[in-house]
Amino acid sequence: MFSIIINRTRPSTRFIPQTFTLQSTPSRHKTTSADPDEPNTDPDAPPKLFVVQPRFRPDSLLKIKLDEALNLANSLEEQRDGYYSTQFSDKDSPPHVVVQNPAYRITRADTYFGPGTVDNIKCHLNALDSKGGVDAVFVNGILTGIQQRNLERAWGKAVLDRVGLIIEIFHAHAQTKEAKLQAELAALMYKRTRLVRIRGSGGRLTFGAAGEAEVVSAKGRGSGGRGFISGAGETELQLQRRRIIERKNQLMSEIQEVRRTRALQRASRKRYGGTHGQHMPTVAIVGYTNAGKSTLVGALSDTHLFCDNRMFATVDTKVRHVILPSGKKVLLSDTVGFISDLPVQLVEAFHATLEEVVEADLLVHVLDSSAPNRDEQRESVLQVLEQIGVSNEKLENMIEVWNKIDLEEDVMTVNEESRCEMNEDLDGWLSTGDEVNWDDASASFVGWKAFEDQPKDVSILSNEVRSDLKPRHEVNSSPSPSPHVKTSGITRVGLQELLELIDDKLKTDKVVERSVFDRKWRPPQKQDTGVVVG
Ligand SMILES: Nc1nc2c(ncn2[C@@H]2O[C@H](COP(=O)(O)OP(=O)(O)OP(=O)(O)O)[C@@H](O)[C@H]2O)c(=O)[nH]1
Ligand SMILES: [Mg+2]
Repeated sequence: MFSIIINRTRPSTRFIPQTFTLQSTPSRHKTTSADPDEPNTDPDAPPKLFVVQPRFRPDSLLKIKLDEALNLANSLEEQRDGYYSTQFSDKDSPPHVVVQNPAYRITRADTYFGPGTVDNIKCHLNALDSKGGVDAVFVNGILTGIQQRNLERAWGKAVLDRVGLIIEIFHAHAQTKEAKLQAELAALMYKRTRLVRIRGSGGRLTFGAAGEAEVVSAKGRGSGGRGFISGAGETELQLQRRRIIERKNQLMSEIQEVRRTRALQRASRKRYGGTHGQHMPTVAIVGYTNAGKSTLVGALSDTHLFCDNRMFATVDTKVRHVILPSGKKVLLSDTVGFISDLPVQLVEAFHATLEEVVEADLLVHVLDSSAPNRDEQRESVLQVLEQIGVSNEKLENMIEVWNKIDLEEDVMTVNEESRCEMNEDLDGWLSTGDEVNWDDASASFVGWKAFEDQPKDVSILSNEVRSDLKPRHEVNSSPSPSPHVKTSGITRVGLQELLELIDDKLKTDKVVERSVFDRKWRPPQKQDTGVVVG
């Protein structure tokens, strides 16, 4: 999708950013080596990213954000013949730098970061160039098209923001036709927001450093379907837009077909899989990426599902049969994981996949109990569930599972830790209604660069940063809900309990809404007004 491996011998399957064409990196490296300084000439090697992490406070939160960013950067890798070339655990941490967070100041419209930070990052990139260089810079924030283009120019590298990288990972990990179509659609919608006019050679307004007007497609240059010849008088911007719309329409109709087939399969699974004339209930396993959903579904159903420490290891839905303690047969559906700031383009494009969740009779929310930001992860998942249209009734009925219980050793959540740090550092100068005294604040946070020139007006801070600054009683106000059951997909602790709980939930009479496709599938019958599960 992006031109981060454009100079390689095999044609790239990635999007070409319209604003930047990557210069050849001298002496590429062979990537099977885990050494980041080793030369890499393999055209299929995963791209090497330099991670730029804006600073967060407290330090515990920064560590979480940085870990996630490094994990995301290492997760971008395409499978070859069904395998990744590198074991995730063998991968080194990508090169990275923590910089001032523009959200704590007024974000610059042109370059996102201030000029000092931009130069600082350029110095890091120059230093890395002497060791073989990197393919692209990953900024763990959300950039506008203009900011992305200006940063690419300043650093001489392709730039990916959080949304762009997550979309790239989905695209790289997609295995089925459905997932590939949806990932391409998401990338296309993202690309549409990045169309930026720049002055090319000869001073004319154009796209791309070389002035090329490319068709945007995950299948590579010039594969964007019909409409290659631009209409008379059509500007390059219009041409780009037209090609995107054409490809989008084509993808949408293919996805619509997939969606229809999926709905029919779902209906038939339910109708014919059950016992005593009842339909077979579906239980969707949802949760933050890497929470252990696939491992848990595999363990519950005694089948193998691909599990990996890479983020978004699963981007397709897999369904498995399970027999509950009561003897009832149910379908467990393992699906794509969520993340904070999940790109809206992905949520829209993956509508067909996410419909499995909306249509499920029961939801099981799997949380990584060892994650220090467990509460934040819970919130992110609930937000996405609401966004995709899961009913309140289903949310209330949802089972919350704390997984990876084998790893839980007095984990202090970030909320607890930040409370402690904030209580220590903010005591005395931050209370309800008080104005923040930034001079005192910076004095309290010795060595905290991001605090050196904070704005005096808290209202200009982003929501995320403002919530960081909540007075103590507000930070304490939302105690962590307790789980319904604690499990480990590895040691199999809690699995029986979880199955019993699912059994119980499905026994209670619930009217389950049927999909449009269900209604179309057969002539209307009396029971179509509502189906009793259990
Ligand atoms: N220690 C421990 N590790 C686990 C457990 N469950 C999963 N893991 C590990 O956590 C990593 C992620 O597991 P997955 O099952 O792929 O997680 P997922 O939620 O399906 O992730 P995505 O598909 O990327 O959303 C893998 O390396 C698993 O081996 C558990 O209960 N305990
Ligand atoms: Mg998975």
